[in-house]
Amino acid sequence: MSVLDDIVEGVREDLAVRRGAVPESVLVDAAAELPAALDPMPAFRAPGLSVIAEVKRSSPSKGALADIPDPAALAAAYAAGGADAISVLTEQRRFGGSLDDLRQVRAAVPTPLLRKDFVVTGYQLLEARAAGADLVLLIVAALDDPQLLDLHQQARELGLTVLTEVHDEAEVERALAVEATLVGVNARNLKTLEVHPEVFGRLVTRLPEDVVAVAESGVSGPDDAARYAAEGAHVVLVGEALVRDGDPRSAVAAMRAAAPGGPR
Ligand SMILES: O=P(O)(O)OC[C@@H](O)[C@@H](O)c1c[nH]c2ccccc12
Repeated sequence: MSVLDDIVEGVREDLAVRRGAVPESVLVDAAAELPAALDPMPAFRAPGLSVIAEVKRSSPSKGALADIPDPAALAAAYAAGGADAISVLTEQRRFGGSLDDLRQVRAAVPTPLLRKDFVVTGYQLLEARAAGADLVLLIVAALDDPQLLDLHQQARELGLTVLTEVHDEAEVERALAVEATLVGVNARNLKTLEVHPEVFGRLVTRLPEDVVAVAESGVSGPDDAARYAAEGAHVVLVGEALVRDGDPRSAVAAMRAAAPGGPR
């Protein structure tokens, strides 16, 4: 069993518990009372390199990264540094996150928020929207084509922007087949956990002009951000380097400033 299969199995178990506790109708009602989801795309398309800054306590590859006792305070620092969106990892077992982290961050910042998790059912999209998320991640490697299409449609109906994650050529084709407009190239292979920084440059050439390209994983500082921007990234998604930095506000600002001219 791959690491990804193993993670998804745990996610399904935890999901079954939440489903038992919170009926879908409660989430629908909660979502209906919120203001509409924010659209991050104009900021991502604007000149200059955008940053999605991630709240991430641990990971299957690196173990514990940072305690993050106050996710809202970290998110506020990211926002002050100019983050164009904030990613909150809500997966519990391997990444140490929760929907409660997402709710706390939502209460603290007006920035577009990404629920970063292993989404396999529409219930998780409703959870995301009800907790105040504006974007959701869909990982192509974790879904079959009907699921990918169905979840894209459900997310759009909720007003959520989908970040569609790919790691190879075949996954790019599958993402484009569902008309993905925001595509994340994860340098980390979720089946082996190895990082391959060259994958972004290889896959970005396959994305049409109007698709916004996000470089994910392994960005350790402004130099990596600048390299991805030169290869065509509109956005970099950064976790570890920011949660380990004692000054996350400046760290975000430095990454945004790494490529003032933006992509291509
Ligand atoms: O901490 P890093 O190397 O900056 O990586 C961030 C992000 O790309 C990574 O957390 C990630 C990318 N895709 C994912 C899917 C699930 C969980 C986590 C991820």
